[in-house]
Amino acid sequence: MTTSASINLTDTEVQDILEAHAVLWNHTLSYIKSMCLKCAVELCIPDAILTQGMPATISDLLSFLPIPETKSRHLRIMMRLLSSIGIFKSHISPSGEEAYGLAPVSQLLTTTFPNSPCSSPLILLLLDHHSIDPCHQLSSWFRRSDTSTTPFEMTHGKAFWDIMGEQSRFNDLFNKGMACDSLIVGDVLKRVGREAFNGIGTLVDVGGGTGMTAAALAKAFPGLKCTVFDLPHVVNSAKKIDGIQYVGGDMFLGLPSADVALLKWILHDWSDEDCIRILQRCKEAIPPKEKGGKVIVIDMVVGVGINTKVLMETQLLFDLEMMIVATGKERDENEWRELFVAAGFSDYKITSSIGLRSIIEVYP
Ligand SMILES: C[S@@+](CC[C@H](N)C(=O)[O-])C[C@H]1O[C@@H](n2cnc3c(N)ncnc32)[C@H](O)[C@@H]1O
Ligand SMILES: O=c1cc(-c2ccc(O)cc2)oc2c(O)c(O)ccc12
Repeated sequence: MTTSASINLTDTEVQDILEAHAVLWNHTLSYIKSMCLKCAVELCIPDAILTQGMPATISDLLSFLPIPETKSRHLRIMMRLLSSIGIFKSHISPSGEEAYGLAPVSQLLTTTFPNSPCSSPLILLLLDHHSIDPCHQLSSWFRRSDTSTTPFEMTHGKAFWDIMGEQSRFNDLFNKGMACDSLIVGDVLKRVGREAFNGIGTLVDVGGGTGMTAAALAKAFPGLKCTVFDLPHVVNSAKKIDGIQYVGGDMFLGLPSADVALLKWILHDWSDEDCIRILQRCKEAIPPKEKGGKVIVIDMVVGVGINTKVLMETQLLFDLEMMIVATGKERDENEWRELFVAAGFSDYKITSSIGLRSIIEVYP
């Protein structure tokens, strides 16, 4: 047997091994970053800092939060970690104490920061035990040949759409997560989606959830009449928004007619066969291209609009998240084109990108 003691390593090789060791530990323990982020959201630390109006020391935070004095050292350790990864900004207070302020990332976690929709519900969904538990099943899942059962289904016994129909807490968590994304995207669409959305008479938001995207679009594009179409349990439990029509049903069976069918964050949840069926139902619901008919898809186009390492890594992480919870996938432009052609559409245009996602106009 060879032991490390019997290998003659150079100083550089030893340094390389030690660095690799640290990198390995870093990756192994990285889940703690996500869990501390969840903890900070659950404890409402970003709101406490916002209320204080300036960077908060650990004693300031303890006076705002339901955390006993005995945990002050522990809170400092967590705040140091979260500041080191850019969630908070660390400062030195006038009295020489460490203090923590909001960074652009934690501004997104406050409930009242001006012009900044709160992303906390999406974080609580992504880090809920329903989402984390299936990650422990990944290697067992890889050993199975069937691809129709997701790690989520292996863990919970049902697909996540079915669990949501049965568990109102998880349904609520999911719908709130989606709604907060709609607020952010709705705001962005006002700016970058003008070309795609201007002049549309009627729009059906297929799988439109609780109607936040429809409401944001109706506000941004006056004259646009929106219908939200989603599963009956989603529509029935949605708080209705004035001016938005709600229809419950199954998008695989048929859709209400409109000039435009919107599919935001829908197709990446489904297999190619299912996507073709959904797109065919959309084609039946809209008029021909000459009369303004089109489908607008908002989803990732892998590789498009990606110009930083963080965006690239986040696209890959989302692809895995979709693999874990659903039977879908993120697609590149060729894969999108093949779907549109197979569903009988004649042309498409990728007009702009919204962070990780793009707007694709698809013409009958
Ligand atoms: C990932 S969410 C996207 C929600 C919304 N479009 C958004 O971007 O925030 C997918 C939506 O599709 C809906 N959905 C799933 N299966 C459906 C079906 N068979 N018919 C209609 N809607 C469905 C879900 O209830 C959910 O609201
Ligand atoms: O951002 C998400 C998150 C989910 C999700 C996460 C964890 C679960 O246990 C279930 C679902 O699902 C999403 C989704 O289906 C989608 O189309 C877009 C975003 C997300």
